[in-house]
Amino acid sequence: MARRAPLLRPRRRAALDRHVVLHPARAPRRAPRRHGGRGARGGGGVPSPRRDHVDERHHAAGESRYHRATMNQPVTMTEELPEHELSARSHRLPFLFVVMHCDNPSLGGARYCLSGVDGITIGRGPSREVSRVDEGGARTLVLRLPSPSVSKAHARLVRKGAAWFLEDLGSKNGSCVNGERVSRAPIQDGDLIEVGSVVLRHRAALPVSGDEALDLDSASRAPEVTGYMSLDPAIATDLAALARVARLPITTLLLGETGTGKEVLAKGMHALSGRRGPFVAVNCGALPSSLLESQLFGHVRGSFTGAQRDEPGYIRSAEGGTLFLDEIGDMPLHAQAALLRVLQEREVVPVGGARPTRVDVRVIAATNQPLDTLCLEGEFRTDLLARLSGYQHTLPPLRERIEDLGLLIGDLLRRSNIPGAPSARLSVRVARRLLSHTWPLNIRELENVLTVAVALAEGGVVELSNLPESVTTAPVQLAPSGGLSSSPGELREQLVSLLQKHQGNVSSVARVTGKSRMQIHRWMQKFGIHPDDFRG
Ligand SMILES: Nc1ncnc2c1ncn2[C@@H]1O[C@H](COP(=O)(O)OP(=O)(O)OP(=O)(O)O)[C@@H](O)[C@H]1O
Repeated sequence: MARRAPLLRPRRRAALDRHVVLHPARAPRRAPRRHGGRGARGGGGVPSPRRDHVDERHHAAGESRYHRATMNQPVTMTEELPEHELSARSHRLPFLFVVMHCDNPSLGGARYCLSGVDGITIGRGPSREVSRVDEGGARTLVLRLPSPSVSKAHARLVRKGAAWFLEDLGSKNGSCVNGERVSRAPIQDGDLIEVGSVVLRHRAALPVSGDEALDLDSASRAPEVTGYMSLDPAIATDLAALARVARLPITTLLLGETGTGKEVLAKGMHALSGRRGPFVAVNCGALPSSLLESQLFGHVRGSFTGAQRDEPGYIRSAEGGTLFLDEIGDMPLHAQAALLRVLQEREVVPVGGARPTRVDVRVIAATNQPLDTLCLEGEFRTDLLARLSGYQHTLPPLRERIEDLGLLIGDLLRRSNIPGAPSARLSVRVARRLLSHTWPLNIRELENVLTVAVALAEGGVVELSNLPESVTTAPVQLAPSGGLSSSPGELREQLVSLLQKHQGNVSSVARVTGKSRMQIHRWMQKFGIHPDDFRG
């Protein structure tokens, strides 16, 4: 009897998003502070007694990392959690991402943790590197970027409480925030900052588990799972877990929209598994129904018209290796029953054969369909879903990991067959457009767009004219549906974007979304968003 694989679940991003709001139980009120001479904070909108404690919370997370004095405040959780879950995933930290070097996209990207950091100075250097220095009690992150478009002393980011401000230091090529040239400007969560032709992104509070390295440079770090890397801390944590699972003979189910990289990840898992046999990929949706069983399970000579010799079938072809069952949601019910037997018994009976053959195959299945809904509709076997779900991993859509765009572009250019692709350059306007596109077909769409654009640019700089209309004319959407998303990650992004647009006015956000103010407040609390962060 084959042993049943243990049912493991990864820490889900949605789950991380649920548990992150720590706030003082009794927040004493303090007078509103002024920033940049632009008026009192909190004026005109929802009063914000917790403002200064947001600052302390950010500090607190960072202090433990830097072994400095920690905030000594009582805290309550917004939701009850078991102790072990709290320690594993209960904090959010601010980050600065180097998203893209437009004059050398092959450099990929990097992320730097801003916890405990009071200021950032940005200037040109021989390579991308970061150091942290203490200057009179203030902790400064010194970021060097290898780009001729960046001046030696280009810009600095200064933290005032939880708010960040960008100041250009009289640079030659200037600094922009969300495409607009500025000399001094407040920075909000998700803002794109351009220093010369290097694009950075600020994220105010990303969930981290505590396991991952806080700074990460794609140029100096190998991916956890071969061929697939992310700078997003939560995704990176999930990938590290997947890398551990990859080494064990656990049946794995990969879920995600089309083009998110499920096959790339499956190949990466096979490479990590140490299994000597081949990686055999089968598109279950493309197998003709009449031949499906013989193609999967093999057949013996003469078992049907046209069966002129014994064939092992895909499952036995993967002996000692990995069988990747893509589009598993499209597998007909009768084949599902036979596959279930294979997974349970680890034996294959070829079509027309009498004796089962033992197989040693690690199965990874993938789908972009909601298998649980298919189960409810009777289209997919619940027992097969349970068998396949020894471990489940969900790949996020590209629009939810936009910080990774430069890393992916770098990877795709380095691997491209187009002459000159590894040294291709992008105009900053192209980078802005790529970063605001919603990528409905995910990395596959990015790969196609890039391949054509680089070919059209003929070794020069990729300009807007080299991008397809689908990218240059598509409206910039908050979510593909246009309304509020049901995905926690997307919903958070949408709320942040709306709060930015309405300068933290919760009533306005409630009005434009057709939701109650109470609901908007509930979501903000759940996602650790504070309206004050969006007021000028
Ligand atoms: N992490 C990555 N880095 C670079 N390229 C990637 C990455 N992930 C995917 N790609 C590229 O994107 C394309 C789509 O990837 P893949 O086929 O793995 O997606 P998928 O999720 O399996 O798609 P589908 O559901 O349509 O089968 C491929 O050409 C692949 O090379």
